[in-house]
Amino acid sequence: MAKLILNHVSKDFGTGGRAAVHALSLDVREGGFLALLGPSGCGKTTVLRMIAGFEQPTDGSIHLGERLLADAAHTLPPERRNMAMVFQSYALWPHMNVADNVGYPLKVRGISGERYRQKVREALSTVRLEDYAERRPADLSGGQRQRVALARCLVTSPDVVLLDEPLANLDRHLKKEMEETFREFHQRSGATMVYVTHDQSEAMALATDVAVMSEGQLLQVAAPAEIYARPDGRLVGGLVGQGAILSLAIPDGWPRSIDWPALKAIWSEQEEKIPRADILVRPEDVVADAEGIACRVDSVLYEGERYALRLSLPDGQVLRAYSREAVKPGDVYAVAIRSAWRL
Ligand SMILES: Nc1ncnc2c1ncn2[C@@H]1O[C@H](COP(=O)(O)OP(=O)(O)OP(=O)(O)O)[C@@H](O)[C@H]1O
Repeated sequence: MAKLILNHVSKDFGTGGRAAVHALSLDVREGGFLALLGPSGCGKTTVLRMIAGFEQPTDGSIHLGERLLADAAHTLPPERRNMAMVFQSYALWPHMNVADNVGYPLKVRGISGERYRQKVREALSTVRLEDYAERRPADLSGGQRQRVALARCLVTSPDVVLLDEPLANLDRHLKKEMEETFREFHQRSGATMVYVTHDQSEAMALATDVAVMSEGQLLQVAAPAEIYARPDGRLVGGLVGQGAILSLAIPDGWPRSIDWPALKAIWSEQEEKIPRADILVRPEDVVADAEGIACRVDSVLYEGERYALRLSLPDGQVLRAYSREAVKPGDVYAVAIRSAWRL
């Protein structure tokens, strides 16, 4: 196994307008789990298809360790890349049982006999489906089918596993269960994984690294906790996690991380001539404080374990907060902002 390297990769489908992917550079470390996150149409699937070999870059190059997989002049066909791809639709053969579905890629490679049976057993055990070997896909739940698809991609010991929104068709409960399966699958297989999703909570829960894309470009790559705490720019701040983005006059030279005493001072000295900056405030950092800024409650959503509040600051800007106590729209709710982040 080796590091997967994308070096200034672009893809222009020649349809006019901007390229689907533009000068994207990214390293996925060996054994890493990278989530490609971004809104619909930002180019995630195109990146994945270029890594797999289904699309050729129009510029830049893709390498696996020392090996060149593709550039604008050359491309190694998908079957010679030792990668496996899992799709949203599980693409299982309905007429084959689970074991035959899982073993199919081995048959294609001419592997048979005891070696074949052992590899199928191992792959089924990795996804905990040993007892389902004889079943047909139609007799399985959605989550079990997805696990068969995972076992099938694992059976050939791929260097890289590519996953294109594999949980998009599952309900919320099953999604959580499958997130656990994916994490375990990653740990047990040791494969390098690239996972495409537009669901930020999925990306944060699963990946060791999150890459955020917008309009064909890469905006930031970092570990989930890092990208949550220190997003770079308004787009990443808006895409990752919950929160409100405030526009405040911040004097030059202020640190990016702003605590409550500093924020209180900034709030009371909003001067016209100081340029404004975007400040991200997470709802968990907004706490009730009688000495704080008096906001008005706009709306309240009961979420079971807490209330999610939409608040208006005195200047009309919106803030989000959580409360354990019930409050009503129209109430005055004074808050302190424990910490904020300049985007
Ligand atoms: N084969 C193609 N021919 C022409 N344009 C394409 C082709 N494939 C993708 N595109 C365009 O490239 C852009 C990126 O598409 P892509 O499917 O990579 O986005 P995405 O982020 O995966 O979106 P989604 O989350 O909706 O799947 C889009 O504008 C899309 O219309």
